[in-house]
Amino acid sequence: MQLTISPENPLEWLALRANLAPIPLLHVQIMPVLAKAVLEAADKGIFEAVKEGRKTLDELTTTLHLNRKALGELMGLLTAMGYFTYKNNQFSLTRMARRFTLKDDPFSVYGMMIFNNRVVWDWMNQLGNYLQTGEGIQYHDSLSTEQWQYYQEAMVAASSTEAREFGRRAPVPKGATSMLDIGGSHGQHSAALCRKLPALTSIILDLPPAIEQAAPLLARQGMGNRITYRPGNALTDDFGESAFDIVLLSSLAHHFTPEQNQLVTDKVARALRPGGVFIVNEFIRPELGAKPDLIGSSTDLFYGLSSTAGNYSVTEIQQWQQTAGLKAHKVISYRTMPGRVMVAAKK
Ligand SMILES: C[S@@+](CC[C@H](N)C(=O)[O-])C[C@H]1O[C@@H](n2cnc3c(N)ncnc32)[C@H](O)[C@@H]1O
Repeated sequence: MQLTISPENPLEWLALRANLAPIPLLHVQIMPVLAKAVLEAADKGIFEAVKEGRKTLDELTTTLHLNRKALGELMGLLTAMGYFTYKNNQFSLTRMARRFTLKDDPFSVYGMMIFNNRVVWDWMNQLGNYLQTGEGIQYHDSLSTEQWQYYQEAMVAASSTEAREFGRRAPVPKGATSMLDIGGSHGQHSAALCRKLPALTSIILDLPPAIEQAAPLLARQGMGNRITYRPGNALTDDFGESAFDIVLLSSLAHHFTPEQNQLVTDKVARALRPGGVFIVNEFIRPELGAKPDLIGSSTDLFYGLSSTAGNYSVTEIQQWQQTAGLKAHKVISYRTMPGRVMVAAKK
C-alpha cells in the first residue's frame, strides 16, 4: 500500500512521464489543506452530524452553527476525498468514513484526529527549528493533563486496526502466561494476546500521567485484572529476571535514542524466560535509496520532530536484540498498515 499521485487517463500518464505536472504544487498547496479539512471536520462534529442519515447543507449549517459558504466548501472537498457522497442535495457518509471517522466505531481514528488538530498541528511550525538544531519537542515532558488525554485516545485510534492483526499474527509462545507491555498505554495489544492465550496476564509499564488517562481506555477492553498497570519509566526501571514469556515494545523505540534502546533491550533480555519472545513493533525507517515509502519516511521525520529520535531499520533493531544476547526470530510486516513491522527475537 502506498500514497501516490496517479494518472486517471493516458494523457495524464504522459504528462507525468514528461515531467509536465508540477508535483510540488500538489504537495504544498493541496495536501496540507486536505489534512486540515479532515481534522477540522472531525473536531467540528461534521461526521457525527451525518451519522444518523443524509443531511442537506442547510441542515448541517443549522445543526453545527457554522458559516454556510465555508461549510459548503469543506463539504465539497470532503466529498472529493471520499468521505461523503452527494445526491438529491443531501450528503451521506461513505462506508470508509462510517467505519473510521465516527467516535464510537471500534476502528475509529477519531481520537487521532482530535489530538492532531488540537495538539500536533502546532508542532509542525517547529520543523524548521528541528532541522537547524536537531532538537525535537520531547512532548512527553511538557503535555498538559488535557493533552495527555488527547494523546492516549489518539494511541487507541492509531492501533485499533493494528492490534487485531497483532493478536492474530504475533509470533508468541502458545503456552505464555506472563507478558510485559512497555509503554503499553491503552493495552489494546496486551488485550489482543490475552484473548488468544487463555493463561496469559500482562503488565503495562507506562509513565504515571499516561496511566491516569489510559486506565479508562483499558477498562473498555473488559479484561479485568488480567491486564494491570505498573507506573514507571522504561529507561530507569528494572524489569526483573526470567519473569516474562512475552515482552512488547510497541511504538516506543522511536522515542528513544539507539543507546536508550540498547539499554532497554538489555533489560528485556534479562527479564525474559528461556524461550520467551521480545517484539519491537514499529514503523520502519527505509534505508536511503531504498524503495520509496512515504509512511516510513514521514513518520521518521515526525518522530524526530516530536521526540528527537525517529524510526529505525529492521537491521538496527535486530542489532540491539543480538547485542543483548537474543536470537533473531521473525520479522512480520502488517497487511493492514503499510510500513509497520514486528521484529521478534527469542531468548
Ligand atoms: C506512541 S505511544 C504507544 C502506545 C502503545 N504501545 C501503542 O503501540 O499503541 C508511546 C507510549 O509510551 C509511553 N512512554 C513514553 N516514554 C516512556 C518511558 N520512558 N517509559 C515508559 N513508557 C513511556 C507513553 O506514555 C505512551 O503511552
